[in-house]
Amino acid sequence: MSHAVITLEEKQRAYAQLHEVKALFSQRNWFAGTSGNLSVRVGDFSPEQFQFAITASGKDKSQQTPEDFLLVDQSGKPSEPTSLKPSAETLIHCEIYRLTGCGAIFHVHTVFNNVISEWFWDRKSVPVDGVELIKGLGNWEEEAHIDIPIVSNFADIPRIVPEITERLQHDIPGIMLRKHGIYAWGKNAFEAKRHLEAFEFIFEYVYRWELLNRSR
Ligand SMILES: CSC[C@@H](O)[C@@H](O)C(=O)COP(=O)(O)O
Ligand SMILES: [Zn+2]
Repeated sequence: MSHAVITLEEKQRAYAQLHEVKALFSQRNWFAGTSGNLSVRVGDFSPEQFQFAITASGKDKSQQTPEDFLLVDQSGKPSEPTSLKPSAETLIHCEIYRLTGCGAIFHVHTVFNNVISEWFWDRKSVPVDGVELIKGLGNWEEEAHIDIPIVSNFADIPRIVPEITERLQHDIPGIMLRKHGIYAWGKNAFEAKRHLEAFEFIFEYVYRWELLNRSR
């Protein structure tokens, strides 16, 4: 399948958005030890054909360089000549785009999301009740209850994908990987960032609340 043409302007816009989010998240220490990856979709979308800009694999994401991003297609292959290697987790981005048609996906490893994912692993989801920041996930119900899904983590990334296909919830813009991190998405970079920040607030809240209650 040939790739749809992405204009230089579209590509530069996507790279500029990734650059900005990457610099901001790195100030928050959200890219420890080269972890994390970010992507923004470009051009037209159908579940069978799309392209996105994604962070190159294994880079120190606290550094901003001219070689930070590349364009890939729906199968995760570079869609233009490049010496850069796409994120090792590109296939997870491909599957989330295919299932949701979203515009941006951000993935970070934090101590809070790692601890919480293990804490609730026996029920395979994190229950959250009535926390105001649930509204940051786009759910404006009074005293909303949500369950944030957690899937298995494997070193072999293609093994993770079927569980994402099975467990992704269309009303919850994120999914956790056990003792690994969170993937959050949105219709654009602004919304994906808001969702990720809301999730991380919720994880810290759940962590502190559980600790408080256990020590009583
Ligand atoms: C160095 S730990 C993190 C990696 O194993 C991976 O989980 C990750 O998030 C970053 O991989 P990358 O290939 O740079 O996108
Ligand atoms: Zn990761």
